[in-house]
Amino acid sequence: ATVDLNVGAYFEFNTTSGWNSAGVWPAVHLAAEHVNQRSDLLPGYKLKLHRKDTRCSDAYAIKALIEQLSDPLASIVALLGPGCSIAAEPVASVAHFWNLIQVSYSAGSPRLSDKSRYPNFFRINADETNFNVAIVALLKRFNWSRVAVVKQDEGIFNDVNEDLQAMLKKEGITLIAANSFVDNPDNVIKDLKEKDARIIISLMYEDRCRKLMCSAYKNDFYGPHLVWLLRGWYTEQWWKKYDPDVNCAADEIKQTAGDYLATEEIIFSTNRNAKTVADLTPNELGHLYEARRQNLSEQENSYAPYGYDAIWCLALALNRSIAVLAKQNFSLTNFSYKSNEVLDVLYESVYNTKFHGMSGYVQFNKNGERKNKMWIEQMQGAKEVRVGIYDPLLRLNFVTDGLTILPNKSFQWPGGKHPTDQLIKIYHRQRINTTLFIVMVVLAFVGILMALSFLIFNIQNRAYSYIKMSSPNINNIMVVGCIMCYSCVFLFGAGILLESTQVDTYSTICKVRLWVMTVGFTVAYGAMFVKTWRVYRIFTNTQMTRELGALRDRHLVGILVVLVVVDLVYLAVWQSMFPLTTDIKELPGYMEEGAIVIPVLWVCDCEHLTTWLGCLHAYKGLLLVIGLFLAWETRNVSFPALNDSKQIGISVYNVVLCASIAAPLELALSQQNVNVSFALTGAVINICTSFSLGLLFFTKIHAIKVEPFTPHSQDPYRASTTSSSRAHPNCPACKCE
Ligand SMILES: NCCCC(=O)O
Repeated sequence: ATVDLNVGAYFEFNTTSGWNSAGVWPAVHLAAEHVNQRSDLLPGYKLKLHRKDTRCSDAYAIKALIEQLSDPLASIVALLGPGCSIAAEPVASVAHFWNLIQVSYSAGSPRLSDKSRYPNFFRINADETNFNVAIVALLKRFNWSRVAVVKQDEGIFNDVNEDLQAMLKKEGITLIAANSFVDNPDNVIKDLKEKDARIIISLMYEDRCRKLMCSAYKNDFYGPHLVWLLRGWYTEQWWKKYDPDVNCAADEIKQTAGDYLATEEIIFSTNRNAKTVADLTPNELGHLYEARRQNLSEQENSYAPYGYDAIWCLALALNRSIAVLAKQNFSLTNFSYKSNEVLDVLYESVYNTKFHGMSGYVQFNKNGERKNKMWIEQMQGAKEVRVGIYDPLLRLNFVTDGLTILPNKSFQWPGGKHPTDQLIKIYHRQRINTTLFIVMVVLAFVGILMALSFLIFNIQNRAYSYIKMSSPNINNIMVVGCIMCYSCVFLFGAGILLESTQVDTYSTICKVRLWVMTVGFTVAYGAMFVKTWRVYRIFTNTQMTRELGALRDRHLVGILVVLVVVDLVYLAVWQSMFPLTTDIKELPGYMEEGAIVIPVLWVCDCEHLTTWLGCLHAYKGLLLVIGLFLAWETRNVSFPALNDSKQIGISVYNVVLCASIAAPLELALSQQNVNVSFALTGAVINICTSFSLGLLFFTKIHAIKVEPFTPHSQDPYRASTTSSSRAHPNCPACKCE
């Protein structure tokens, strides 16, 4: 006859939420059978399992324990399970009061490692914080430094979360959100969405995960840019399990979870053909488990090997205790809830038990648990694929980061690239279209060549009366001003043409451009202005005109110098106080291949730019208005001694027209589109300058061609005649110098 060694075996069968360990039962059943078949083990004894369903509930677990403790017919010597932490914790916190050893096969709550609260608790599995190191290794592997955590508000996950947060902090990984929920994850999802979380670590049982994914689906929070890191111990195809509380189809949940990553302990030994303590290989045990599972009509559970080994652990420890107890004149039959002689021996025995089991080599650490390697899995297509292994020992020994990708396996991501932890911003510096730049600069260059030929023409033909009478020196100054304006076309485009342009170089271009354009405009327009003024002076016989006397070329040059000096002083004060620098402006972005492309514009800027530029424009505008007035007043003047006054007048209209169209358009467009802005600026400078120069000089070239030399007798100086209806006493003022 044999004595029954009654073991309280706790499982989670009828669970509505939490962990369901029903599939471990066939493995435990099988292990007890194998133990009892062995004549060299527990001689005179037989393991007898008393199965209880804790439903993954603390209340049901305590109820089960009380029922077993109060059964007078079957005194329990040890406890197996529960598998769910919610049930295991209350049992472990009181089991020691009845001198009971407890070995769990899957309860992962970190707090169960606390020997002061749970002194007799052992587990074949690792505590859940072990996944944290694997998760951190994954985050670092993918350069994810901005993550969110969502957890179920439950002791086990609160502890894991605390450990995880400390680890993230240590590794410099930013936690952008840490949310928990009891039943309804809608607010959590909204928060994640608001914070644009992309890498989300989920700490929860699978029923809550289905709810979370359903809520994410309903809130449109899914897509290839998101990566969820889930527990790997969920049941196979967990998204398919029907749940009346979840208002989503399985496909919707799966779609939302996307290509999720998962970490799972290596529960089934990878050394499948080595003999175990049961004298069978893990492979053979796997087949036997499968047959028993089907026989008992239970669902599959990946923790089955831990269940199998948990029974062997208890059996081997009880077996070892027999001899030790015998030395103290005790036997296992002396076990009692009230005295601890047997417990002390049994505790030591369990603690020192080592064997090759279905899950690999079983040996406890000081906390009475194991540290195992982990699978790194990824959802690829329709199934979870084991992509790599995480070995905490490799990391502890600083060999590698602990993460090894399996041969012929790889992570797979949409588009071939792993998602990023935040929206990637691609700054795209707006550059001028090269063809546009070349066209504009070539036109400006042609303009400069034209201006130089006019200059040469003017100098070479200075002896001709026709040229003499047009104030050639002032015209030459105007040509120089025009060349300066032409060169600004290059300066406007050069800084924005090349990608390689440095900020400092661009700032220098800004300054040079400001000086050249301002002075160039003053010189070119100023020359027209002073000539128009002289015509106005001559042909308006006012008291002031009479008092001031005649305006000779040197007076005009003097006025021009004053205008330029005013510019130079203004620019010098402005630039010494607030020098122009490069301002990098971001324009509204657009999405492209999952990234946001932000067009970036380089603009010349300084403090109070609007004020300084506004004053300069106001001053130039005033000159333009006066010029316009003078040109209009002298529109009917036609006098040989001032033979280009008409062309100068038209040029003034032309400059006024161009400036008043271009200036506001340029102001509006310069901060939006470099090509349009450059095209406008370049075209205005090229057209306006060429028109004025052409108008002035082509008439002269034509006149000299038609009438190369004006006889002295017909010299208008001497003739002092005018084709206009009026005669002017100031006419001598027209004398050329
Ligand atoms: N390792 C599965 C987790 C079950 C639990 O600890 O509740």
